Amino acid sequence: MESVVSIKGLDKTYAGGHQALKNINLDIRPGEIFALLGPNGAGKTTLISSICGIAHPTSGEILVDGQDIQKNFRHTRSMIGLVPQELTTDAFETPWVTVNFSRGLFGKPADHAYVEQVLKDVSLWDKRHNKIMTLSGGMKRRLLIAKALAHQPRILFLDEPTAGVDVELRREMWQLVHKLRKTGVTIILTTHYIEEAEEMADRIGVIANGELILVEEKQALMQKLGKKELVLDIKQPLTELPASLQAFALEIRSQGHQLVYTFDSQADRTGITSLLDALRDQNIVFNDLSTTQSSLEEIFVQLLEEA
Ligand SMILES: Nc1ncnc2c1ncn2[C@@H]1O[C@H](COP(=O)(O)OP(=O)(O)OP(=O)(O)O)[C@@H](O)[C@H]1O
Repeated sequence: MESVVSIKGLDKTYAGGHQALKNINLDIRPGEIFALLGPNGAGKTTLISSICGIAHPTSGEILVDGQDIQKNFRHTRSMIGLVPQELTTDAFETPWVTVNFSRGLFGKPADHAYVEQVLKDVSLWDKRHNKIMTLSGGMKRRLLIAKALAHQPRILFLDEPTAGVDVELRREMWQLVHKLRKTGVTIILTTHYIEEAEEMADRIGVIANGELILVEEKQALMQKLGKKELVLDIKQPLTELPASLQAFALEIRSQGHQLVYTFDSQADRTGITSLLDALRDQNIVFNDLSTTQSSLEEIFVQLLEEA
């Protein structure tokens, strides 16, 4: 399967000497939702800007639809829709006018039927003749997407699509992105919300300090995250583990008041039943037990520490 975006050995050093991207290699598959996850300043915007031809890489190669973005800028740029974080202009315009205008900027002939469809897709058709300044925050964000789709791009970049929006609006955006994917658009989004990557993406790339430290199928990543902890609050504190419990690799916490067992929740056998039997045999009584899921958050923090 040919990649829609192919990046090889990409480096970017800003004029001040800061190296924002270090040897990035990445292939984006047609029709996927790819989340680029990373903390502030990791290089996400620089990477997207480089693909869109806004930032100029120091070295490396970027192909969009098989074509070099520097040699065939007009073609590759026309394949891309970029959704910035905020709407900066057009307060007195209407969605209808501004989306038609955005289409014209790419030299595409007017197509009112298409623009109508886009405005319907983002649920702004009813508002098409209202001034943009009167739209809600969520509507403005959807309008940004409509503008980015105006010229029928095949790749849509969403830069922090839900930064600073409330939970309800975030869910609404996620639904919209899933809906757009069904139209065949490849979607690349940046986020520093792990939950967002988890909710939306087919694949997740983690970027830190300009390096792409991991690219993985979300499902595979989630499997790795299948690890859970069973925490037992025990009645009589333990200083060390009885020999019969050694096999369970238990951790003693809270000055001996807690035993923690790590297990794989996706496995056929978790070992919990045998552990509870072994505890009973040792007359170890517990008052409470709970399980916690290790989250993408924890993996993410761990990856960043290792990077
Ligand atoms: N025009 C510029 N000139 C110099 N340095 C820059 C410029 N733009 C970005 N940088 C630096 O490059 C690094 C990566 O910035 P970038 O905006 O790509 O990060 P980001 O991952 O998008 O962060 P955020 O999540 O905060 O948007 C940062 O250290 C930033 O300060």
